[in-house]
Amino acid sequence: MAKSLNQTEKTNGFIVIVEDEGESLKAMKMALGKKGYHVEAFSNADEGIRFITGSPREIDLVITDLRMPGTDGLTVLKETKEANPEISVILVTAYASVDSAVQAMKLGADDYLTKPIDLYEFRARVSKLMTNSNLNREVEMLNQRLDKQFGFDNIIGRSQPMEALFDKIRVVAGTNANVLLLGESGTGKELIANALHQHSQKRGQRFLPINCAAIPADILESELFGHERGSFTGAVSRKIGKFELAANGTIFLDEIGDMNLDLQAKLLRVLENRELTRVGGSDPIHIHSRFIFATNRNLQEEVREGRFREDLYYRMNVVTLNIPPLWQRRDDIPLLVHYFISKFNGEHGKQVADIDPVAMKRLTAYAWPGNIRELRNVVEHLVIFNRGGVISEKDFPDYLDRKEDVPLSVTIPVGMTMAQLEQEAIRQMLAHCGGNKTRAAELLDISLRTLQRKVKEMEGGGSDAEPEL
Ligand SMILES: Nc1ncnc2c1ncn2[C@@H]1O[C@H](COP(=O)(O)OP(=O)(O)OP(=O)(O)O)[C@@H](O)[C@H]1O
Repeated sequence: MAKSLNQTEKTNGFIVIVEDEGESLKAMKMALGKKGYHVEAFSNADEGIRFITGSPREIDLVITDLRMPGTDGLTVLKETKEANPEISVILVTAYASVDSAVQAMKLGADDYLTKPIDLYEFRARVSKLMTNSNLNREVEMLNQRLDKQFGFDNIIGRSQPMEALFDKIRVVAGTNANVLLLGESGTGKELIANALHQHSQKRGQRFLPINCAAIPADILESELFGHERGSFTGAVSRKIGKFELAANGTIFLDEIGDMNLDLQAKLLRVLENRELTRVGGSDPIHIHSRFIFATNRNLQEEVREGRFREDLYYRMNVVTLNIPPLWQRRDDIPLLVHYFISKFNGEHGKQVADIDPVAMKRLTAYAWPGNIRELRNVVEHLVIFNRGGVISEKDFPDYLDRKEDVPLSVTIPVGMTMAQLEQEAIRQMLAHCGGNKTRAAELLDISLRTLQRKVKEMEGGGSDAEPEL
């Protein structure tokens, strides 16, 4: 039967019980199952510990018997708190001994119960801890969202390409359509994915970003789909995958161009059927997630080269948003610089009041190959080391001068002609060299006169420069 853990987890919660006495284990499991909790039960402490430490972020509460043959309940408590101190733990003791109760509390147990268990009392104590746990989780999610600065207000940009992008985001956000974000590294793809989630019907549910390039290919599948115990060597316990965890929320698959072909086929099936099976499992699990994909690769080229599945590309490419690189929206640079000065003043307790015009001009002319991430880091540096309250050129980090080390990137929009491409290369190289034509010509490997002539043509002055020697 199809299951959706996220639904049960959202309303009631996820509880693990470790108890060697079969009858007692059965009674507790039934009592909690009836209340709609998702319960995993273990009669062996070592197996319980393996499960808990395998999925420490998903579990809300662990209930463990204190005395068990072999590994005891205090070890379960210790391992649980080490794996995730947020998990509440109830210790169940055979007799009310002050000593064991004191020891349990000292070790961080949140509550303890004595046998024989009064099921009414048991459910009441569990319910109290679960309410706290859900509250904590909500506060944590809220804080995470605030930290991550969701919302359009925090996507700074008033340039024409950004205004056009905002218009599209407004239209797309309210729908449940999957979205593909294309743009260079550091252009704000994750920020925009957050904003799309925050303005969608899924807000209030999980937003789960996953960087496909950061997770080794051989474990990415089980990270995304989860796995059943024993499905492969090392799968010592069941693991709930990210797709299942955000079954009702938004999944942001960053660097999708780095996913291998095998996994691409599996992802396509998820998108088509809206269901998945854990690795080594057979039960289909329905998911209702919205997918946002992002990449800085040219996916059409990846398809041509056979590295990316064409059918998956078309499936993802229904709504595509192109995020312009910073050099294409230089008008936004002063705005971003002021925004980051004020942000980092706050974060570092500084009082930088302004930046002088020469320094601003240089920041505006720079190529920013690392886009907004790079600009943000530079401004943070400038704010931290500033003394007089006004940023000037002398405060610049050295590497801003070592421009030759920094690769330039030219994006070629469809429809750009060869002549326009050449002009863009010249414009960028000049900006990169702070307007120094001799240096720019050197780096472009053309004569200074050719460069001068081309610049004049670009400025609309015709090619009346001196002939090239
Ligand atoms: N328009 C913007 N306004 C304010 N801050 C921005 C903007 N765009 C990006 N940033 C900031 O720049 C940094 C990089 O952005 P983000 O991580 O979203 O980029 P990305 O395109 O997802 O990068 P990558 O492809 O490397 O994952 C973040 O700190 C983000 O908050």
